[in-house]
Amino acid sequence: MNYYSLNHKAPNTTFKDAVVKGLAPDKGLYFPERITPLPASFFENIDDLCYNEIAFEALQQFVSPDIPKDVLKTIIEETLSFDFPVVKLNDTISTLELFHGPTMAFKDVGARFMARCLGYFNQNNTNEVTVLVATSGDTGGAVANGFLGVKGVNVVILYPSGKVSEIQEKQLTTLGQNIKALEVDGVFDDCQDMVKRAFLDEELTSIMQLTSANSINVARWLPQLLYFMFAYKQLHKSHKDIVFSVPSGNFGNVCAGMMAQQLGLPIKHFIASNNQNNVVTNYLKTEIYNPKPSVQTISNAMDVGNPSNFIRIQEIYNNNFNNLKDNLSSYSFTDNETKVALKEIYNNYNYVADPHGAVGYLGCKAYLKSNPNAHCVFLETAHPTKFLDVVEDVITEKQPLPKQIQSVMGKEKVATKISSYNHLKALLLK
Ligand SMILES: Cc1ncc(COP(=O)(O)O)c(C=O)c1O
Ligand SMILES: N[C@@H](CCOP(=O)(O)O)C(=O)O
Repeated sequence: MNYYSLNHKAPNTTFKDAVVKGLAPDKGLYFPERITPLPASFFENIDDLCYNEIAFEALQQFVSPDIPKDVLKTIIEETLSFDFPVVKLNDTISTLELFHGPTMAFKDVGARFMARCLGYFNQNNTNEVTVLVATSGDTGGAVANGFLGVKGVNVVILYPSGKVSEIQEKQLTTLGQNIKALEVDGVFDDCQDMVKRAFLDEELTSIMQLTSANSINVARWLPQLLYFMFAYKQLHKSHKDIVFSVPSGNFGNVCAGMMAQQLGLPIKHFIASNNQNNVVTNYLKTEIYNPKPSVQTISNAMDVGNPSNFIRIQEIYNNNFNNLKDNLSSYSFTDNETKVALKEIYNNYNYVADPHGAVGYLGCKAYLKSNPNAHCVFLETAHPTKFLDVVEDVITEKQPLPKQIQSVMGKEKVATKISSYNHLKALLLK
C-alpha cells in the first residue's frame, strides 16, 4: 500500500517510508491511497475467526508488501497478547475495555505494533532512529513500554509538566535505557507543536532520522481499528444497531473506527465524546473549525486543543460536512458531569470507570435520548487506577492496584525540564 500526504505537496510513498518518516515532508499526515473493503463473508463468519486472524485480514492491505505475511502474523501475535472484553452495563449500553495491556491504556496495541514494524525495518540498518512523542498522559507510557530496548531506536517523550496523573508520569519517566522523558513547561499542544517543528527542522533532519509514535504515524494509528472489530465480534449476535462512543482528544481512535467502517464493519454511528476541549463538538454545531489552547480537566489524556487526526476524518468523509454529520455526533462534558457519571456507573452497575470512560458513557446517554433503539458501546480507554485521586475521591472506595501499576509505583522519576523548542533541539543535537 502506498500513502499520500493530506497536504498534497509531497510524493506518495510506501508503508515503510511513511512509518520511518512519521509525517510527510510537507508536514501532512499520511493516508492510505486505497481502502479495499473486506468481503461480506469476513463479517458474516467473524465468529469463526480469532483476534489474530481478524487482525491479519484487516491490516494486511495497509502494510503489504513491506511487511511479509509471515512477519505480519508474528507482529500481530506479539502485539495482541491480552484481552479486549466487552462488559454489558444494561440493554442499551456496554463498555469495551481497552486497558488490559502492559500500561493499562488503549495505546498499548498501536505502540507495540509500531515498535515491531520499526524493529523489522531497522534490523539490518546501522543508523539509529529517534522517535519523538508528545503525550497528554497515556501515549508516553505505552510508547516507552513498547519501545523499551528496541535495537537502533531512541525514544524522546515530551509531556506537559503537572498535567499528567502521578501514575502516568511514573510510566513514562522511570524506564531508562533508550527512553528519555522531557517535562515541558506548557500544555500538550505545545509538546505536539515542538515535535512537528522538529520534523521540519533541516538542521536536525539532515543529521538524524526522526519519526513520531503519536497517532500521526500510520503504524501507531491503523491497528486501533481492530478494537471496533473485536467489539463487533462480541456483540453482533445480540445487537443490530451498534454505535461507538469514543472518548476523544487527538481523534486518532475514533478515526481508526471510521477506517474499520470503511473496511465494511457495520457500525451505525460514531460519537466523539469530549471534555471541555471541544473544538470538534463546536465544529459539528457551527461548521467553524476553531482550534483553541487546551484546558486542563480530570480526563487529562483528552486535553487536546488542536486534534491532529481531524484532517483524516474529513478525508474519510470527502470533506463533506453533511456526510460527516451523518456518521459522527459529538458532545462535550464538564468535570462535574464526569464525576457524577463516575458515581452513577458505580452505584447503578457496580462498575468502576475511569474519567475518560465516564465521558464516553455520558456520550452514550446523550445519543440514546434521541436514538433509543441503538446499542451504544463506550470505550474504556484506560484503567481507573491510573487516575486514583479522582476515582477514589468520587466513589469513596479504595481500589486494589493491578500488577502493571504496582510495578512502577516505587520507581524514581527521571526527566529533564524544557521550556522552548530551542532547548529540545539542543538536547537532540547533543
Ligand atoms: C485514556 C485516554 N482516553 C482517550 C484518549 C483520546 O484518544 P484520541 O487521542 O485517539 O482521541 C486518550 C489519548 O489519546 C487517552 O489516553
Ligand atoms: N491522549 C494522548 C495524546 C496523544 O494522542 P496520540 O494518539 O496521537 O498519541 C496521550 O495520552 O498522550
